[in-house]
Amino acid sequence: MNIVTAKEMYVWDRQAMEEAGIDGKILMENAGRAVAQNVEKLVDKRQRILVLIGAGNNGGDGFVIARTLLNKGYTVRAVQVVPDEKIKGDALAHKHMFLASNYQLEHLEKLLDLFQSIDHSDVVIDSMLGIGVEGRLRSPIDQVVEYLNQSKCLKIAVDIPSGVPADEGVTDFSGLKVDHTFTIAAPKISMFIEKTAPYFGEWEVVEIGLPTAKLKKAKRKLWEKRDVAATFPRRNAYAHKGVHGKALFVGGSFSMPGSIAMAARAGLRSGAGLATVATVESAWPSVAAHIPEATYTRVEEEAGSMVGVIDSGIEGYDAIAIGMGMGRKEGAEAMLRNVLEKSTCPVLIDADGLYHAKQLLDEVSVRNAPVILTPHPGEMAHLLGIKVPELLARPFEWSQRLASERGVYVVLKGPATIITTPEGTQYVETSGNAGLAKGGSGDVLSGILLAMIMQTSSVADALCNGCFLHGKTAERLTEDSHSQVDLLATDVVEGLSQTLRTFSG
Ligand SMILES: NC(=O)C1=CN([C@@H]2O[C@H](COP(=O)(O)OP(=O)(O)OC[C@H]3O[C@@H](n4cnc5c(N)ncnc54)[C@H](OP(=O)(O)O)[C@@H]3O)[C@@H](O)[C@H]2O)[C@@H](O)CC1
Ligand SMILES: Nc1ncnc2c1ncn2[C@@H]1O[C@H](COP(=O)(O)OP(=O)(O)O)[C@@H](O)[C@H]1O
Ligand SMILES: [K+]
Repeated sequence: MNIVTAKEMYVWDRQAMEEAGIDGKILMENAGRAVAQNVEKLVDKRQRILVLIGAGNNGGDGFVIARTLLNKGYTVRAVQVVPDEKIKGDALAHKHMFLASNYQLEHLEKLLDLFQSIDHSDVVIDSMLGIGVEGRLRSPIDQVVEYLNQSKCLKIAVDIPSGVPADEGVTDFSGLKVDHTFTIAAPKISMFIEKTAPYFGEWEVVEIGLPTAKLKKAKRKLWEKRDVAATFPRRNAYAHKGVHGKALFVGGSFSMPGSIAMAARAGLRSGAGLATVATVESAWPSVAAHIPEATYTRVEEEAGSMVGVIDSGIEGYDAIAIGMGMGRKEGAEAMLRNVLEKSTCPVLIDADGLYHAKQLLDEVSVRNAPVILTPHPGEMAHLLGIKVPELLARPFEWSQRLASERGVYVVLKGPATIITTPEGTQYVETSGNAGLAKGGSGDVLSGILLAMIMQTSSVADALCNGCFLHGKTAERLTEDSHSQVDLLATDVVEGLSQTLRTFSG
């Protein structure tokens, strides 16, 4: 499913009308009816519904919703919150249909009267402003939104809650916080941005009859279950351990042995055929205790942290993950440089490896085999030399910039993880929950991703499926046997088995 900007949505709208001959009034009728159908699932006929109608086409949808629900016997009051002369075009046509159906339209005259109407309603449908919002809310909508935000009624937004921008990068706004959003035709970018996401409540896409096959595809896509079903690696009955890949995990130190152990164990649990751990000798006993299935190779150390070359070299591996718990000694940077320059397989860089990668971005750029960077927002901001809030305001744009300038895959982790390819295609993966906001979750993800890369021909599919496997395992565990409070990264590693049983052959 495509994720769109407001501009891309308007292009689709034009394509539907100009290239497919679908009248705007039909699209509006479809949109309104689709939203009304969803409202019926949430609301019963005894509840009092208030539909608030604004100036643009979003308001037009509101006339259709109010008419449809009234036709079906719901208790609905429709209030136009802008002057009559503001209602134009398709919205005006639907206003005429509403009035010609013998339904009453109220007008906002005194704010206090509207506030009273809100108090006497169980449900408010927000059809005041959609993707056409510009700047901060103006009067009187700003006051209506402020009042609604402290009201206890059930709030449902049409397309997007009033005042909330559809795109990334807008941080100065005031918006309505709703319980449900029924968004038209495709999710909007702002649904995946930390600052705007909470305004939408639970959201769902409604289909409005756009000519899907004809529409210009967006470069952003939501990774869904059906994508997983189509691309998740299947195990061949005649396979032997070498077929599924030989992974090298480089990291760990005397005081931080856990991260590399978890990454390697997660890699094996996710289907890697063989795993070698390259770590400092002083960490071997603790790492090996957690993962006897791996083989070990020594890395030169100084006071328990890695500084030198990997004893047995870096030849013969199908993929390398480097950085987890490796420490920030200068010698570690040289080791990463060596891996980037000498190996010919995909290299995934995480954690401390990303700290060192900042100095090695030119080496990263010239590499022929894929490089995958898996930063959380702090690590990504450091790599880009910007502040975290700046990154979080435009995570899609920054990810795209880093991926295309350096020719790398970027996995920007968070509640909505953004995966960007060197060509600039972006995928959003939203599984998981706050149970993953714990030390070690990222290490586990690195192991899963590396295993997926070795078993899939498309790196992008591998990364999306790996994030899905990680997040779904956390979701399943916090539904079955754990809470989001107690869940540990090691629980996720052991939980992978059950998740994999449900969707891999
Ligand atoms: N895409 C599709 O296929 C389909 C899309 N559809 C629907 O159309 C919606 C987009 O419609 P749109 O373009 O008319 O914009 P929309 O948000 O209704 O309002 C813009 C008006 O709001 C006002 N205004 C702006 N900023 C403001 C502010 N800060 N504070 C206060 N007021 C402000 C401004 O009025 P002004 O007062 O400036 O004259 C302007 O005229 C979309 O979200 C979806 O619901 C469906 O009908 C089916 C097909
Ligand atoms: N609130 C959340 N909802 C969903 N996923 C989350 C949440 N918090 C963290 N995660 C996931 O957990 C992982 C944390 O990675 P990272 O920050 O690198 O952890 P660490 O460095 O502690 O190992 C990422 O995959 C991220 O997407
Ligand atoms: K709205």
